[in-house]
Amino acid sequence: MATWGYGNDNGPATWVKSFPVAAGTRQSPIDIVPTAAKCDTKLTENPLTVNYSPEPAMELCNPGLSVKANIKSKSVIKGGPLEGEYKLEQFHLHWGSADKQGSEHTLNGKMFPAELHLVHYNATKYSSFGEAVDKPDGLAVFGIFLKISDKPHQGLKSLTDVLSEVQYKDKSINIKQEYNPVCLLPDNINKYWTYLGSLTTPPLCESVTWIVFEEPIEVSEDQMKAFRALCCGECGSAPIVDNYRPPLPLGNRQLRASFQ
Ligand SMILES: NS(=O)(=O)/N=C1/NCCS1
Ligand SMILES: [Zn+2]
Repeated sequence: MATWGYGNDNGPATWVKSFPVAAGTRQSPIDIVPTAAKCDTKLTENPLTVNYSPEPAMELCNPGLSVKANIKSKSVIKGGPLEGEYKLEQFHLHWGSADKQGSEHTLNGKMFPAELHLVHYNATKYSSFGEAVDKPDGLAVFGIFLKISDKPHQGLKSLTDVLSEVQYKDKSINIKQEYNPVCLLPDNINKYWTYLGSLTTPPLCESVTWIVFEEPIEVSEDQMKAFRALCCGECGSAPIVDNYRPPLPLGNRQLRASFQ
């Protein structure tokens, strides 16, 4: 079975062959049109709460189509659109070959150079990510847009400074310094859009409550170049770039906003 990817022969348009849910009614990402979002005060009555903990030796790996950090500590979120407590499992990114593209969600049709995903599972109802991954209320993913600035993002710098050590597929290292993923969040986490969607990579399970923050985090061009130097395979293989799925129709779904 050909493995899925982002090329012409195995990219997003081909995924439906092996993963029919790709043609489902709650797929992600979507184009976020703020004027079409319904401001829902219930989201602010029960504010989104983040309780992340430091990771003593966070594992950073190159699974071949992104770069991923696996979380072991108890880092949890609740509130906002969520019922129960969701536990951080991992985070990873999607990025472009150039600054004009790279994000999965778009904002009024505009792509950002990259998008950071912090993936949580419903630890109140399920005992593991694997059990939660295909349940309609199983997952909650933070989507954070990255934009270019002349200063590097300090929180991401601990990672971008060592990406060369996970340049090739299946390489992994431990970030020695204690690392608290809270450093990756934008300053204002009270302004977000939320909707019911899916994983944006196979198996594309329709199990994600998406929370996409309005405020991007700012990274430097050098940090973007570090992501673009990661390789899909061993030495000499193609760079990991344009690992994003284009937006799918919102359909009958309601996009809600936590702000006016
Ligand atoms: N990009 S994403 O976060 O929606 N997709 C995932 N697939 C497996 C774990 S997270
Ligand atoms: Zn993702």
